[in-house]
Amino acid sequence: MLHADGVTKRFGTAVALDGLSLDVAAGEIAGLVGHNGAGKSTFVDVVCGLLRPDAGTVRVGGRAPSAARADIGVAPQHIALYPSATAAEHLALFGRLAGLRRRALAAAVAEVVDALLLADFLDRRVGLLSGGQQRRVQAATALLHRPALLLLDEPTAGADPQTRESLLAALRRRAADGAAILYATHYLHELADLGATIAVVRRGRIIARGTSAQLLAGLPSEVRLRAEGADEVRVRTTDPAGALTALLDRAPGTLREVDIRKPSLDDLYRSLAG
Ligand SMILES: Nc1ncnc2c1ncn2[C@@H]1O[C@H](COP(=O)(O)OP(=O)(O)OP(=O)(O)O)[C@@H](O)[C@H]1O
Repeated sequence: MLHADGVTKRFGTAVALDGLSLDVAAGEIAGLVGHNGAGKSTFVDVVCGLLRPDAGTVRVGGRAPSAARADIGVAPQHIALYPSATAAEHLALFGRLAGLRRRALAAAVAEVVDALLLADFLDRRVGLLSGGQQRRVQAATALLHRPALLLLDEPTAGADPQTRESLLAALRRRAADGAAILYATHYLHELADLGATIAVVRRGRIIARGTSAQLLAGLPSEVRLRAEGADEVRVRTTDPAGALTALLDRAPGTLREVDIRKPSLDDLYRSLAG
């Protein structure tokens, strides 16, 4: 659904994207992770057509972003709503801009109001809503017209657990219905919750891409063992069973605690993104 090939974007002498290539299939949730300034937001802006790349190509369902606007839903990193309009007015406006009318518009609005728990503040001006409530409205405007490609740039920054859970659940449903989702975040546990594939960006390039299982394979686990009368032993190893057996053989006294910590997405991030 999304195909990006060799995308380069410079701001003056700063290179924000340096030949970034990435594919996201229909039905896939791809997590875009990387340090501050790695290029995630710039890439999202290029894919939705807000920025024009200096080199490389982006295709959304085979078309240039400018020709695929109706197929794209975007929730930018910074809140981009009209403070003096209500949440309901935003949904009506965004729905109409996407070509929805009457019953189709009402059904689409009802769905996102329900999915993102907007009912309690639908008629309040967005400028008076809390940051988390504004994020929910923004995500709703992205989801409303059931786009084939969803671009979400840190949509849960500062969100409470209920907001986060409702958004993640809505995204899982959309992916199950066939949407391709690009999800930029620093919250790696959300990507695990979403069953997302991972793309790690560093200095404007993808440096690792795959399922979390693929990317975690080969990273060491940590084996920890504590026996009576001895100091705790910690070993980092790609063969935790073998290491544990060897440690148990050598353990001097009664065993008190044994723990194997498998590698996490945080370990992956630390090993790659530094
Ligand atoms: N409009 C701009 N003008 C100049 N430089 C820019 C502009 N937008 C982004 N940059 C630079 O491009 C690089 C990539 O920024 P970008 O916002 O894409 O990173 P990011 O990965 O989204 O970071 P974060 O995690 O902090 O949101 C940074 O060095 C940033 O300073």
